[in-house]
Amino acid sequence: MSDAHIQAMPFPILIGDIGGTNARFSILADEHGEPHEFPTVQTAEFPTIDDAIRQVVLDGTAVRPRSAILAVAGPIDGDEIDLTNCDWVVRPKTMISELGFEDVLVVNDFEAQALAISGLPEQYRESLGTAGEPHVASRVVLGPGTGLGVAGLLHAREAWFPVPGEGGHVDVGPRSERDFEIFPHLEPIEGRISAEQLLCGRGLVNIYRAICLADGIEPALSIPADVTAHGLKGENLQAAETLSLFVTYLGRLAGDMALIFMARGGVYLAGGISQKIIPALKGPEFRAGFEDKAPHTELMKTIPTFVVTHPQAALAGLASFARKPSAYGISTEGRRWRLER
Ligand SMILES: Nc1ncnc2c1ncn2[C@@H]1O[C@H](COP(=O)(O)OP(=O)(O)OP(=O)(O)O)[C@@H](O)[C@H]1O
Repeated sequence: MSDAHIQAMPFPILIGDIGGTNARFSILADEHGEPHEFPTVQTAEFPTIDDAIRQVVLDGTAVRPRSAILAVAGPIDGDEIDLTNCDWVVRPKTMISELGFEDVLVVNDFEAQALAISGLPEQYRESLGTAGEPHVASRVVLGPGTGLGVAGLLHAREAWFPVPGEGGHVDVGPRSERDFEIFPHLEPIEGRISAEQLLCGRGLVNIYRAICLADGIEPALSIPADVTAHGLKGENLQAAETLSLFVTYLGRLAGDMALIFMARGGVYLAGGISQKIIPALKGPEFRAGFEDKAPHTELMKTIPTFVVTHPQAALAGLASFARKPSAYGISTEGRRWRLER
């Protein structure tokens, strides 16, 4: 069976989004119903993912899931999958032998975010700018959170193909006069500044510190949420400029990714931070940074941009895939385990 015609997984399907801090689970009983969601839990509260599945899901329902689709932060290489920023190890073979699953698929967390933007209902997105509705065409999702995830979503052969890459680690450089004052105060890693050093929780603090150093001011804030809170209220000049530069840099990177993927279908901002700074993203800087791509400024003006406001976007994306795998080009090689009868 080729990947283009992935064999459907048997229902009920357990769906899981396993982050560094939080784990979210739901069960999809069949193709047409809505997923049954379980309370979000912290990964640190359970010694293993199998314990979490037992206690949070299996002990809480009489439904016995036959399949599992799990999105994890970390490389999927082999039968023991270590998670980034968390002690859990995903062992699909053990899940099959001890938890009763017949079929287990493990995907990348940003692949799940890419799946989510394939059909995000209007109530779960907030428009940035006036470029209009998303077209059925290739898209991009960027997620500033603990790190900076980036994925493309290609539209071809009437299907969606997620492309989870490491786009958060591309180089970024100064552009405006103010950037040239601030960038010398950022700490390079092995000689360079990558997008993730600016566009994540830690990145907010890095930008804030560099602004303070450039202006000869003692930095007073060290927590990302404090920087955005002070910046949004406009009561601290450096925090307000941090937010303004953060959305400018995010706009520039979003524009670069849109160019790479020719994302006429739109660019979507996910991750934990985007939803919390919507008022700043709605200001002029984000779209200005996004559109400022001569000689393609006119093209950029036609590409819509959104914040994903769905509280469980990754789970929703995995559910869309579980319902209709034929609508997606997902490679299952080395990532799918089945009960050997
Ligand atoms: N109000 C806020 N403003 C700016 N940054 C924030 C705010 N609240 C949290 N953060 C930062 O967002 C980051 C967490 O992002 P996010 O919620 O996306 O986590 P995550 O990487 O997806 O992990 P998980 O999937 O385990 O939840 C942390 O760096 C945190 O400091």
